[in-house]
Amino acid sequence: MNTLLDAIHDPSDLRGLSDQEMDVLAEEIRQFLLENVSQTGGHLSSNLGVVELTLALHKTFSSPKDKIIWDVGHQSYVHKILTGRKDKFPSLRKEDGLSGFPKEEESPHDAFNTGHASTSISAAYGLAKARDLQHEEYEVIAVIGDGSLTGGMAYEALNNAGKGETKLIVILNDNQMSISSNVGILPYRLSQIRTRHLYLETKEGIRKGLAKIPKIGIPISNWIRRVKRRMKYMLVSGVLFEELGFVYLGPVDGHNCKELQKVFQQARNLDEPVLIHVRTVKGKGYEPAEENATRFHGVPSFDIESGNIVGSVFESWSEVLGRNLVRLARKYDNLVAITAAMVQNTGLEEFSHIFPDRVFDVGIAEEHAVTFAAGLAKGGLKPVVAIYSSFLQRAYDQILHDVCLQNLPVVFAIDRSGIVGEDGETHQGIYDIAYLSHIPGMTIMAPSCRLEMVAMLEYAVSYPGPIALRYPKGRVYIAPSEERRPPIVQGRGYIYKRGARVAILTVGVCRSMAEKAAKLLKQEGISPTLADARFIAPIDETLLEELASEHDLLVTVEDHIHTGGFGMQVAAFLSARKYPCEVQTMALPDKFIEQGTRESLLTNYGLCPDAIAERVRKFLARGEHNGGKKREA
Ligand SMILES: Cc1ncc(C[n+]2csc(CCOP(=O)(O)OP(=O)(O)O)c2C)c(N)n1
Ligand SMILES: CC(=O)[C@@H](O)[C@H](O)COP(=O)(O)O
Ligand SMILES: [Mg+2]
Repeated sequence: MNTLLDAIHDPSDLRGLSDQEMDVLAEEIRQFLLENVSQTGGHLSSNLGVVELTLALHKTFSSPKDKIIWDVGHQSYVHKILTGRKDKFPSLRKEDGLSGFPKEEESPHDAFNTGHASTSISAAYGLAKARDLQHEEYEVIAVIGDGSLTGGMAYEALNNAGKGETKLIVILNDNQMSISSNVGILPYRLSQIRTRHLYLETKEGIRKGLAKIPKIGIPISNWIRRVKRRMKYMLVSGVLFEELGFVYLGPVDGHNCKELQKVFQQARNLDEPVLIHVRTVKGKGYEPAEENATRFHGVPSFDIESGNIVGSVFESWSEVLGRNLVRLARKYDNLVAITAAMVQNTGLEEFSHIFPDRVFDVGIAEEHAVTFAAGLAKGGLKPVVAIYSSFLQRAYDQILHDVCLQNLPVVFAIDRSGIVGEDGETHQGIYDIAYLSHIPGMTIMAPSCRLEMVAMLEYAVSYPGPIALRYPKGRVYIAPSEERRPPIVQGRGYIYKRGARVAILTVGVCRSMAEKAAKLLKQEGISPTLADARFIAPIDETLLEELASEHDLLVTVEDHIHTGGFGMQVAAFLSARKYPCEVQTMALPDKFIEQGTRESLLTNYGLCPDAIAERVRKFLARGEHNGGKKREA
């Protein structure tokens, strides 16, 4: 059966549709989203919530001439469906497939690439300014969620853009949710206003009240009390934005396509910055997602009927962090945890139930999270800041200036380090060694397995200065033989298998790759020495000297880009010492790494047992060995 959606290949195909047809199309799109995302996985609930909003946007404005910027971009699936990409949905978030975020390389309708939160208003203001300075004519629209509006950048942009000279439309998609419930005073205030009617009525009420005072002689105190109460409603809604220089329109029912089009048209007719407050329901139209929008925020494949996740359940690195923090919090009264809007994803949910007063969700505010942690540490607490590697990029200065410069004992639990996979370029955690290891006083560790993670966490919470643990996304690695390991000693790695001629020194989870490579090589009579760096900073100079003096080749392996990585630092250290040992670094190439599964991307980029074994074979086949003797200076 032909559907309305079959006939949509471009936003202009919406033009002739009646209001009723738009409503039918909205339901077809929801069905399409469900059928596809249940197979591929992806960001479901945010997209179900913006179906009518996106339809109304594309019916009112003329993309790609008019520019729509999606904050974070995880809610851009409907936009992709309407802009000629629906046939690509079976490849969503797969290698060479459709991206889960806006990508100008994919379509001219994607006006600005996003992935990290709270950037849309700044980017839109920039585009709008560029338009005006070049005397061009088009609309610029930023669509930002209430969660993303908890990020400082959004306020910096509102403050800058609200001067009135530059036309810009901001659509605030208020669903009272970030990944989980939204936090902070502004989302709470927004929630207090339900309808536009109330807002207008309140304004009018105050005007009438003012007019009446002298006549009816209401005691002034009563009147002030009433006005104050009413003012609260005004502050709740538009006044904040109006004070910032935006015309405020709303709140509008975000599931009423006709109403949305009306208000979008109103905004279009204005000639100054406008903010439209749209109320939506995250997960709209699919019961399991409406009931648990958090679980369906970013979801793997699932069964539509039951809402159950397909595939095996496993213990993740994040869960190991969370479980052990609960244990350590019982031991240390001053231990507290901080998250930037990722309570569940960073493994802190259980902690938040057991110690609700000792966990702080600060919203999507990584910079604030770090300086807030610095303050907590200064005040005598032991903060553990759990943030993804790619989002921590934002807080570089706060780490350097507020934490490290004062040598404060803050623990950074850097989740999603290395390749994250399906989220692609914007989310890969492959720069953290480079942006952290040169900061004086910063200690960085990388656990190679669950046992090491637990030991390192224990070490970190009693360490007297700034310290970070980097660990990846997904299933925690449980070492097959839980052999006795040496205790954690500051800045020291260790050799766990002694061999000859070649040494392999690994960072974190790359250890298991080296162990597998060694098994392959053993069948060929090659026995490399294996060492676990444990610490990325400070670098273990004693271990490096030992490895370099006893081997012809030292191979380093890390799931991080090459430049600024561990291997580069090892090579720099040894090059000054003139050992006859060659250093080869195995790391990710210095480029933005695309989406795909973690496993296949690591393999494609040569971080796998086969590639390590091949490196060793090739070197030995060259036959140029120096016998490990120190070169004369
Ligand atoms: C800097 C940054 N921190 C954290 C995230 C992870 N993240 C992605 S979406 C999201 C919640 C966004 O909430 P909102 O903007 O309200 O959109 P909704 O999903 O509710 O539509 C978070 C925390 C991110 N993408 N970028
Ligand atoms: C859009 C976004 O930034 C998050 O939803 C992110 O995709 C979460 O990643 P994980 O699924 O690895 O927790
Ligand atoms: Mg939201």
